[in-house]
Amino acid sequence: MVQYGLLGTIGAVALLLVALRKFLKQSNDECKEPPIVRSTIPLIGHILGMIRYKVFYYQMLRDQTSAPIFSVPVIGKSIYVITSPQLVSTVQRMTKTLAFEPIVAMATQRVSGCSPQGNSIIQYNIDGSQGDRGYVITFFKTMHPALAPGPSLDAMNRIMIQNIAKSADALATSPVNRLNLCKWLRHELTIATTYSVYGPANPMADAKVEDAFWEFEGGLMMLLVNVLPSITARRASEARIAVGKAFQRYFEKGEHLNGSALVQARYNHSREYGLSMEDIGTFEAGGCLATLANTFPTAYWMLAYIYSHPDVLQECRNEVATITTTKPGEDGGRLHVIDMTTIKASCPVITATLQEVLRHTSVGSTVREVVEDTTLDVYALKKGNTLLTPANVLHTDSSLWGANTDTFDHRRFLRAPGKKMPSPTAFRAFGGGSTLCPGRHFATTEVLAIATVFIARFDMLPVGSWPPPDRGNAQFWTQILGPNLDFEVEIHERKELKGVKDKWAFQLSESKVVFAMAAEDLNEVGKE
Ligand code: HEM
Repeated sequence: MVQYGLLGTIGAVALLLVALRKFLKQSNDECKEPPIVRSTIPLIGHILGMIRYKVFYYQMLRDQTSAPIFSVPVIGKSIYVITSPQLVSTVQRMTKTLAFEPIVAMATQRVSGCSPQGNSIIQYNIDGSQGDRGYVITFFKTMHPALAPGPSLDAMNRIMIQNIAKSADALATSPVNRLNLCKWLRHELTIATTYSVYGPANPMADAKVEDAFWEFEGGLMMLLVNVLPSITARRASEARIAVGKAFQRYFEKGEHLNGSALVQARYNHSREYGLSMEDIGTFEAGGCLATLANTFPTAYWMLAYIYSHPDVLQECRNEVATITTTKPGEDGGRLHVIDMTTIKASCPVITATLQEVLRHTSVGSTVREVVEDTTLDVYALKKGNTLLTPANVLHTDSSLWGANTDTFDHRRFLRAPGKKMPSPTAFRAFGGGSTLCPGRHFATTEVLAIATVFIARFDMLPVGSWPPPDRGNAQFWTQILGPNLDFEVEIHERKELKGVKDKWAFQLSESKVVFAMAAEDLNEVGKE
């Protein structure tokens, strides 16, 4: 009996499996390629659109379709563009078939200009077919512990904040009141960030190395295009060599041992895979791009938005006043102390303003390669094509953000009882899923620190008027719209502080307070 019962069960299961296979096959057959958005100019129309409008071109195409994903044909290939947060979440789970590793390996080689041996180390096992070891596969994961809230991040934050405080003191006592805001921020944040990462022997403290780094960054497009880079990107290639050599000397002297847990993790990872010291040096020039390229533009836009809206400035000042402790100081003056930890926890208007700034100025895209024919929801994606999630496409969708999506509303992200908040996956400033930016806690602390120092201590007016964001300054490799590098401001210590012998101290008690900058952070908020 038992035997017959078992056979019956097996038969029923077999029939079910056949039916299921038939159903799945049918569902697959019903899958269609994402709808194609065509250009009015055949063949090269989309390429011209991308060159002219950069990432904003996808926004223009999005407005021609209501599909959650669409296809842009470009010379024998397709670029699939995601427009829906629901599909973003699915893509984030499909890390094997919609892969990041081949893209990183290609970009790392072109950006770093490493040796052929270095390149073969990077290329090893990028498809994961040899197991879960491979330079690219493990590289970003090694950095995560150093950048997660905890003692290593606190150590970096403290050095960064002390450097920002020094910059503010120098600004307050400077006889020059007119300055180029972008270049000032770029230099001061480069110094603050790199001391916190590299320690006392920071190679970027040498002005020649810092200048070379920004020269290299400015020529990145031609390095990525990679057509005769020694001719088409000569100055950027030379600058990269200079930065790489400075880092090589730094590592050869063992100076990283006095640096952060982050630089040590990066160095140990490269040694473990057998990279030469020369390649480690040149890789670090590339590593600085992630660390430096997006923070100063964010800080610029934050200050520009706050200072061009006097009502927002006043609201932010009121919040800073609530977290400032004042006590008697030297020479009859006062000492004002601000603990940066309290900004994330107790200044909702300032943090909401930062989120709105990031929403408006994000121009980055998450890029994936379709490594095998893949079904995404009801869409069939073909192997060899590229999948893009441009942040600006999601950040400007009125079905996600409301009719006032184009308006800068510094209170948009403020929570209030009964208020409907936007979907967290629609906010892509720091990416998401397996490539979520691990530097977001450091970067947000840094931007909030510089903004708070300004709000607390300085009045600032534009020379002329505040320049509007220029879409032409979006670069393919950065996440944040570049500011105008030639713009000047008049800056003074606040009238009420003038002539007073007050001093300011900025400190950080601990960074465990997680401020939700990505959907993934929501689980961490309020854990402690
Ligand atoms: C406001 C400043 C910053 C913004 C807007 C930003 C944004 C992003 C975004 C959108 C990604 C994901 C890219 C993708 O999906 O392909 C990313 C990745 C990354 N970011 Fe940031 N970032 C910032 C600052 C930083 C800082 C300061 C660091 C380091 C200290 C950093 C380290 C990284 C790294 C290592 C990755 C690669 C992660 C991976 O692929 O696993 N970022 N960032």
